Amino acid sequence: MVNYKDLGLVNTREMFKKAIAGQYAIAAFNFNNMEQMQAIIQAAVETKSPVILQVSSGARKYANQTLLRYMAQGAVEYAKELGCAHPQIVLHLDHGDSFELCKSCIDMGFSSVMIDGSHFPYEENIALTKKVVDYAHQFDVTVEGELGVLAGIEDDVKAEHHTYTQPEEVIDFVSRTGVDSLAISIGTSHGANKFTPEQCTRDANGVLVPPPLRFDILKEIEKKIPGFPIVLHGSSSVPQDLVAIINKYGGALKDAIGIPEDQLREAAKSAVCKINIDSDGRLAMTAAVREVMATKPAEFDPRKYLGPARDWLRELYKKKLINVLGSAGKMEC
Ligand SMILES: O=C(CO)COP(=O)(O)O
Ligand SMILES: O=C[C@H](O)COP(=O)(O)O
Ligand SMILES: [Zn+2]
Ligand SMILES: [Zn+2]
Repeated sequence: MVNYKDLGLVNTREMFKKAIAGQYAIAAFNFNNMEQMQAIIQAAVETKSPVILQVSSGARKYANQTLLRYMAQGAVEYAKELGCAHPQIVLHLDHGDSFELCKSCIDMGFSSVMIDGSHFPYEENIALTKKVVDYAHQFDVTVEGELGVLAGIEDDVKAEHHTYTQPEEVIDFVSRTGVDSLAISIGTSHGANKFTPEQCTRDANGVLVPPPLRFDILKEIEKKIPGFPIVLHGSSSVPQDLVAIINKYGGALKDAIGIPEDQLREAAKSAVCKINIDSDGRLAMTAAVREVMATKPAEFDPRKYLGPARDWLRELYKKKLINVLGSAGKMEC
């Protein structure tokens, strides 16, 4: 049994309180390996942004949860080495799907967990979420719950139908479960193909414009639970320059469309205080690796392509922290 406080990590409570008051959002970036972790911490320290390191169950399978936890512990020391004496770093379980998984993460030093019961009937979602909250709060670990189902790939399952969060359910859900934050569904979705071209319109330059997020639902939710921390999953913007580089060097990404950054900027100013981004990082790393492979075919040292991948990732994350999330300068190092 390890408590996150002994690892120098923090939970999300104070972070979210400040983010809502300051009208910005905290980035939650997924990591599965050392280069991703380094890029996240470099971007966070260089912009002085508090940050959430997210581990999915897929990441646990890929990299081993013990290694990931030690990497997060190392991330705190790494941030200090990079010049931030008091880093604010959360280690968060992304899309936990069972009490056992959440407990296992809490017991090994995670400071925050998500229990995603949104795919279960409402009362089952409440019961499961409350069970996780009751356990987590004994150790001051914060819990994210979810109401509403996102479209796209989630938890290795392709959800054919999405359901927007129903504002009339949120007071009951939040009060009966005791969750610390709530993930909602207002039109975002996971992956790099969030909308089909048929769902989009075209602007004057012929660029596809996806349907806007349902800010009306967000406002209704905010009215019901004022000041309560809201989370947006599926918030990659799918930068078209990265998609073009990938496809130029042999990739085959078709109809890759994300959430426009101006909408995320608007969301960050509301009670949305955690924005999840994974796919954009995957695109940045893939673009860098493809470019190196294509332009330097004699290269066979992994550091020569994973290094640039890490650099591209850091630059992408810095831009997001500064220009989209608005969290730059909010970590008092
Ligand atoms: O929500 C996410 C992780 O939980 C990531 O969303 P993206 O696929 O849009 O990056
Ligand atoms: O929500 C999904 C995240 O992008 C994590 O993806 P993953 O389950 O493939 O690790
Ligand atoms: Zn879900
Ligand atoms: Zn998600």
